[in-house]
Amino acid sequence: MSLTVVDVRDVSLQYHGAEALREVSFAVAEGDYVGIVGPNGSGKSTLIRCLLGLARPDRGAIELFGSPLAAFDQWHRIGYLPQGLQYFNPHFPATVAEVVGLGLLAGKRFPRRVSRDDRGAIDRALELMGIGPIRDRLIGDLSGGLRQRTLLARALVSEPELLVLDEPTTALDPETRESFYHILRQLNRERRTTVILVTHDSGTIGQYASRLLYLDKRVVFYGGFDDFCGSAEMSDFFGIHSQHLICHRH
Ligand SMILES: Nc1ncnc2c1ncn2[C@@H]1O[C@H](COP(=O)(O)OP(=O)(O)OP(=O)(O)O)[C@@H](O)[C@H]1O
Repeated sequence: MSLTVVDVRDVSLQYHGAEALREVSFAVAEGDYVGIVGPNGSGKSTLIRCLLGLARPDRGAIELFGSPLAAFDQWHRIGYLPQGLQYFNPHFPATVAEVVGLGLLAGKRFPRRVSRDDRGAIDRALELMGIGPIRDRLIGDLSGGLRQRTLLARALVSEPELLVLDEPTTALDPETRESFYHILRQLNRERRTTVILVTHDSGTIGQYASRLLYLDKRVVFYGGFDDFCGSAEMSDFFGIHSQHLICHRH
């Protein structure tokens, strides 16, 4: 039986009285690739932040790798790419390799320093994302696509078992986006990295994800893409015409 990597039970959260999440429950097993979709303001980022202990639900329980969130301390098992991080101050004085190395610090105790032994891991992550040749360039000098690859390499450098990505493709052109999804799929298939991906690419997510979570403050749908295709929830979300196109492409 697969390990349950994420278990969310009845999570609700309000911001100053405004409901952001209502009784959200779902579980993610090892090796799953879950796409989270939903309209603007439907609570996707809030849910991700709750999962990672960055926002505190008013009610409900969350477990990571079988451990209650409050007791979980193995953060090196998780790679996180937050939304909107690609906008760096152009004068930020860190190279691509240094930014990637920051991803190793979560698993360390004081003093949090990148050691000589960590260099190999950094080299592997740079190579995987195809950014070895620009390792000494300043992050602020790069295009949005290269920055995003750098940040993904940072999320991957500790070889996490769970990768959580919040709208990672916003800054990418279609070609870079395609290769980005390709890398994710490879990691998922070859290393069995569990992926949770928040995306507005709802039309294409079915090509990549094994499961789909459609959120609108509450869970509207959670299951395989094949079950989503043709469901009433899908017609509501996309309309009949787009639904036909998406399912056909899938
Ligand atoms: N820190 C906060 N304080 C107050 N309200 C917030 C905060 N963060 C989010 N919200 C509100 O909570 C709701 C859900 O926001 P959230 O960012 O989780 O949605 P989302 O589905 O990720 O949206 P988008 O697709 O636009 O990124 C929105 O109404 C938002 O304005």
